[in-house]
Amino acid sequence: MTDTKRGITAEDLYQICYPSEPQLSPDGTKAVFVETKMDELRQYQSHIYLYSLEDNSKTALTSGPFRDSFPRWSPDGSKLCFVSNRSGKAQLWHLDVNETEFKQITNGPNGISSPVWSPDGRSIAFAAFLRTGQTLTEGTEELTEEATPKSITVDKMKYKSDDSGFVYEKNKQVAVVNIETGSVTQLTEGTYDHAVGSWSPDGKWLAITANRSVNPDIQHEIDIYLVPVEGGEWKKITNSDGTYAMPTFSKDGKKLAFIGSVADQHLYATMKKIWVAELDAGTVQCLTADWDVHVGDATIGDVRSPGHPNPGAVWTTDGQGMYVIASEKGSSGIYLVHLDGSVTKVVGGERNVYGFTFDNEKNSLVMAVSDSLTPGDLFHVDLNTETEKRLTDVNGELFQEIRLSTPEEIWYEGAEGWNIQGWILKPVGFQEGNTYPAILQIHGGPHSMYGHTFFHEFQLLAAQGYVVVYTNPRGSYGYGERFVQACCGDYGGNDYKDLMHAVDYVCQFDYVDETRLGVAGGSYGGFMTNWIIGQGNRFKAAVTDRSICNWISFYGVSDIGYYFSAEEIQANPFENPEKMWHHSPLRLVANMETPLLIMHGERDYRCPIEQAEQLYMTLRHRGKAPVSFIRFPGANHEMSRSGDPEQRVLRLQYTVDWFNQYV
Ligand SMILES: CSCC[C@H](NC=O)C(=O)N[C@@H](C)C(=O)O
Repeated sequence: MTDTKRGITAEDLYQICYPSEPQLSPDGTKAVFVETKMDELRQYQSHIYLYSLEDNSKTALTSGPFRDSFPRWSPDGSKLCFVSNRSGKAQLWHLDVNETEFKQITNGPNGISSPVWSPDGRSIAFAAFLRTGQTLTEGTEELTEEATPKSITVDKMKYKSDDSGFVYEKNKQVAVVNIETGSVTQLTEGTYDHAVGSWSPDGKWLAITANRSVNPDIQHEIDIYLVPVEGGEWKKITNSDGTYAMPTFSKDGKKLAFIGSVADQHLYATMKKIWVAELDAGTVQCLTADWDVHVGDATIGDVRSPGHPNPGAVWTTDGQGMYVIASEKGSSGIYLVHLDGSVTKVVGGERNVYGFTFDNEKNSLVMAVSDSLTPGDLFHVDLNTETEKRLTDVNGELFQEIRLSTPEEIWYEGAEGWNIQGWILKPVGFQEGNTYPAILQIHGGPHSMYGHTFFHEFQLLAAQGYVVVYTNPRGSYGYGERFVQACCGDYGGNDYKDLMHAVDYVCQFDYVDETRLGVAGGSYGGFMTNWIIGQGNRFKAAVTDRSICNWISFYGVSDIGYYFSAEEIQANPFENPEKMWHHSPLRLVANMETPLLIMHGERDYRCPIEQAEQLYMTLRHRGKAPVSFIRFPGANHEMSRSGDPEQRVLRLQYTVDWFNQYV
């Protein structure tokens, strides 16, 4: 039979869409969710859809060239709120389920996010960025773009963020709006950032999170607070000993569950755990101290950015446990963690669960799921019959014409005999007896996890005739606390060896042409790509994206530089500059002879573009190997996942062209 399917192209990105943030109605008969896609102008749109589980129909509730998000049912299921930029900035909108008109509820100067309904359905809590002195009721005149100031005085260390740009004057505050009257009560203020958690069942308290330490520049702890909605004394629940998030009240209001980690040494290189506070007793206990698994979705793909709103810990109806997403060995699933610390897997499989929602009685759930061949779809699970049903196939039509490569899982021996997990994608159209060039792909973080999720870039390389190898070296999530911490202070040591052993492993296969190897990675993966080509000439070509080459300058220019390098490199420029330099690939430029494509976003505040500039200049000056430098104006660190669609496609095309030319 002739195969009429084709390999995926870079431009197929314009057609790929994905659902997120599923929300089941309290009675479990329908779900709303967000669907994100690109329009004819190659701009993102996201709309709210309603899926009826009674007649399996899917209806768009919103449309137009807007970004709609955060759909949330009122507690009785008769109303919906969502966040939309349809009036300019992201504001809260309200929709009565039996009507078609939406009503704008907030009119804050800089937009809002994260709405949470009060238990009586009369109010909604939300978060909003405000400059000092600004109020949430200033209205539309503030909606015009602020003029660029002639000068900016910087007087704190956390003054910029890759996500939000220059945050020198704005802080995230929590407020409550009455949906009938539109009156807004701001609950927090000051030069601290706050985030909304959940309402107490009696509607009197709001659980929020904030870093309200004396010096948030050097104290990174995030605490849980209870704020009385009608005013009064706050209650501090945690003890400024860690970073905690997403507090949720139990049904009886006596307990709070939240997710976080203690910050003795590690902010990044540690797994998140579940914590429970007994509010009357004033105790806080880690429920999952003995469960060596990361709570949260650590999977990294290239269709959407990580950090989509996720439900956190969802209490069971009997209050004896909670449901969470957790990540293990390349998969993320839904787990039930009981109050005694025991854990049951509720939804497993070789896939990436990136969102879930229950009905009120916890009889059923809807989850957002991706796997190696699917960018994302929604599934319904009936927990009583343990049956699962696919609700959407949002990319079905497109993928009908595309031949994808199915990854093969590998486990191989890394440095020190450690067992390392990875995957091999064979080229599309693979034929036994032929040999193929291979590309090693390295993920960023380094604390993230490759796994059973869709990766457009890998499929594109497979469609271009490459074997793609991607593995989880030490430092990755998914294999326990020791594993995730094992790269700290040793960047370019055993993490590098884990990756080189992967290359040795795949080169044993007859179909891999070991004289035609390429390497690519972004962020930490870009650091490692630079490091690898500084070790020798094993690879014919390399592509380094949003990379780091010099830890000494990274310390001062990255939004997280001064504390990220303290933890990850275990050094700083004034106490141990030799160690900072020792782990810097720039030190190895004299050894670099591999043709290198450098790509970087000009507005990347995580790994600023000066890193790419230093590498480019020194390599060009030395003149030993072809080097090309592509700058992406306006792009931040998330460009490859959620940046400008045309820049994302260009980035993929440059990558393929570079490998096609040099490997
Ligand atoms: C090594 S500097 C910061 C790197 C960054 N880590 C956290 O933000 C990173 O590697 N990010 C990954 C997730 C990426 O961009 O792919």
